Amino acid sequence: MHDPQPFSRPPRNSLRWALIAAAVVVAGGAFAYVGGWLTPHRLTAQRLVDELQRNGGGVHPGYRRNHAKGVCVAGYFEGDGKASAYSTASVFAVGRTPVVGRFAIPGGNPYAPDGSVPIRSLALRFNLSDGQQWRTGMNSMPVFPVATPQAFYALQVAGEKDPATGKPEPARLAAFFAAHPETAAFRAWAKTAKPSASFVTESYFGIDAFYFIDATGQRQAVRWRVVPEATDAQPAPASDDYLIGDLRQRLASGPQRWHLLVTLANPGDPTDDATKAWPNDRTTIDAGTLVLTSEQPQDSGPCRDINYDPTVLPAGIALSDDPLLPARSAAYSDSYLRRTSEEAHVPGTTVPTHAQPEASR
Ligand code: HEM
Repeated sequence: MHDPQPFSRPPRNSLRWALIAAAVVVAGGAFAYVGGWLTPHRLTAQRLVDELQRNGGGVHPGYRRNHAKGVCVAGYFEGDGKASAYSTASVFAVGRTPVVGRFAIPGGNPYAPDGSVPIRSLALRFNLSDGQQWRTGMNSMPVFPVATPQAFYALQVAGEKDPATGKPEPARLAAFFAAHPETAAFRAWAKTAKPSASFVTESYFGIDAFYFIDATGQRQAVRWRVVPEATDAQPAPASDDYLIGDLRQRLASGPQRWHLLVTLANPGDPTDDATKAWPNDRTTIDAGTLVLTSEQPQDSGPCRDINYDPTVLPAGIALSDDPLLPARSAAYSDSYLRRTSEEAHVPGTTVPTHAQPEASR
């Protein structure tokens, strides 16, 4: 008699294949979503960096896609112990922490005149004695123009240069500002800001909020800045390249110093909006002194291969809910991958790996 068994039993092989196929479809869908193929208009790190690249005049191989023109610096941070009550990070204890930093001007063009923008930047990587790191990128203005990555992207689009004039279209920028009243504090700052003659006479602001975490686990919202000891700000010269020469000259006469000031938020002060400064009466701690002792070209110096991702933090410092921070992390990573894959193009930088002596690899 005919055996009905094979037809009444669940078709095991078909089930297995269906499960495998489903897993492949789900994984493929996840890749497609993360890669932005299902949502071509979603803002991604790639789109942000493409736009910065476009505004910088296209690809300049080996250079950062923003803050492209810069110089490496090195030195140390001398903690004075005053911030240790708020953060367990060893960098705040009394003692020295080595630092590798980078001064720069914003924009994606590594050949831009130093006077093309009134903003200067300082990025720092602190190498803590316990092996942890603290990385921060700071700008010389106290507030950011916009609060979200989407608005930052829209600002870049509004600032695209008109090929006829080589400048952004004023009407387009005006329309952006009219639609983004949160830019008011930045615009008020920009109205009087002039390009400085020196990196050394500038204050640099972390702008985004973070949390300090103390030994009991308590969180305190903070913002930090570094304020220079140098007070001899001069009007900027007419030439295109003066910042690095000025830095070299000043360092030749001795180390340059800044104080790391940490402002403590009051309850209710916004931590998710980099366009809003906290009121001036907030408690501020002088956490120690940043001492920069040397500079090196960015093409070959120790800052070249550092990604100053502001989300790289030691225990004792934590991220806030500021939406710019994850967007910065993703965009810096994308820019880093682009530029480090192009380093062979940077003149004078790369010795082919096969030509290096064994010990130096
Ligand atoms: C969504 C907002 C932002 C985006 C998409 C963005 C994007 C970028 C990119 C792509 C780079 C080049 C990174 C590299 O190749 O290593 C860069 C550099 C830099 N950015 Fe931003 N940025 C944003 C917001 C900010 C803010 C709020 C600050 C200041 C607090 C800031 C300060 C800096 C500094 C100092 C550098 C230079 C770092 C260095 O010297 O390596 N950025 N930015």
